[in-house]
Amino acid sequence: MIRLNNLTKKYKNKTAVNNLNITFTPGVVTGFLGPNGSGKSTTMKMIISLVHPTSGDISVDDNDYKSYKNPTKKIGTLIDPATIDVDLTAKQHLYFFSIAANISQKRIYEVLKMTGLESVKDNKVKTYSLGMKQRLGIATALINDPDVVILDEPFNGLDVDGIHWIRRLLKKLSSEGKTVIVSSHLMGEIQAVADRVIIIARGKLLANMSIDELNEKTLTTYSYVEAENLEEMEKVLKLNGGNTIRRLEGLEVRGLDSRIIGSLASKNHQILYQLKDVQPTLEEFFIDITEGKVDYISEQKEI
Ligand SMILES: Nc1ncnc2c1ncn2[C@@H]1O[C@H](COP(=O)(O)OP(=O)(O)OP(=O)(O)O)[C@@H](O)[C@H]1O
Repeated sequence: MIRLNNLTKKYKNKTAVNNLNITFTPGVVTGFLGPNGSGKSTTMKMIISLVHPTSGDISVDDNDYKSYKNPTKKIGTLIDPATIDVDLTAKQHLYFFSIAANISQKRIYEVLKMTGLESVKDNKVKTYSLGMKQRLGIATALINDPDVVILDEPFNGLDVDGIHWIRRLLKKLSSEGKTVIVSSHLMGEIQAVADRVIIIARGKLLANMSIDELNEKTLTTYSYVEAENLEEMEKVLKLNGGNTIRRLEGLEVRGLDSRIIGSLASKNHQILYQLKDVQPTLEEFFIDITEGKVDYISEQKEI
């Protein structure tokens, strides 16, 4: 379990991470979403003490990460595959890592197999595609069979097979009770694999919800209403159990069927300019949140 408590990171005048309070729980794949530059990597680097917080703190299973004698057994990370020495082969790279962390040589073959790199293990990393480098980064993250797995943009460079493979892998890791955190700037990649979704933008937490809540919000149709007297129409809708959000010239309405909205307008002598059903796309939802139009921070249940 990883807890971020009022976590903030400032670089001179730039606030990269702004007062984050998040808990990442075991047995759960948490998708960490945000546009480029939103603070995902900085947060992940703070979890493994590569970057020091300006204020706030992080606990890893109730301890400071730096206090662990065998840190890669606690957290395995893929943060930047570009840090791998490209003149080494995959086997050599994993060998040096295993010696440094006192890991059995048998495990090198296990992770090579797990990541589909067995047949290219003796080729130099510089001959690898981006997707193969990602696989090697993931092999490195998993070599010490850590309790927590943090993967920063692992889908980058992977083909369709690679994306399916990584989804299965993440599900397997969480089913083993590991805490799995996976970042992406693409909602679709995360929705297919995460149990929980956290969205940040400009360093701030904007959404923290289960995938079921996310699906409910994005898969449920809502009504869009424009009326001559929008204020009055909003009052009528709210009085009758509708949830409304102001949009452009109108209202987004949930909890009331558009036929009911039409009849409520008629009964209350309201003139409607528009009334339509809207099916939001996932990307629209993401953009709405990250542009700060709506907040969806829901209560995070402790497991
Ligand atoms: N070492 C640094 N010095 C100064 N500013 C930094 C540094 N590292 C990150 N930043 C800034 O902090 C903000 C957050 O960056 P971060 O890399 O954490 O975002 P991100 O969500 O991971 O984005 P990306 O997906 O593009 O990597 C950005 O504005 C970035 O320019």
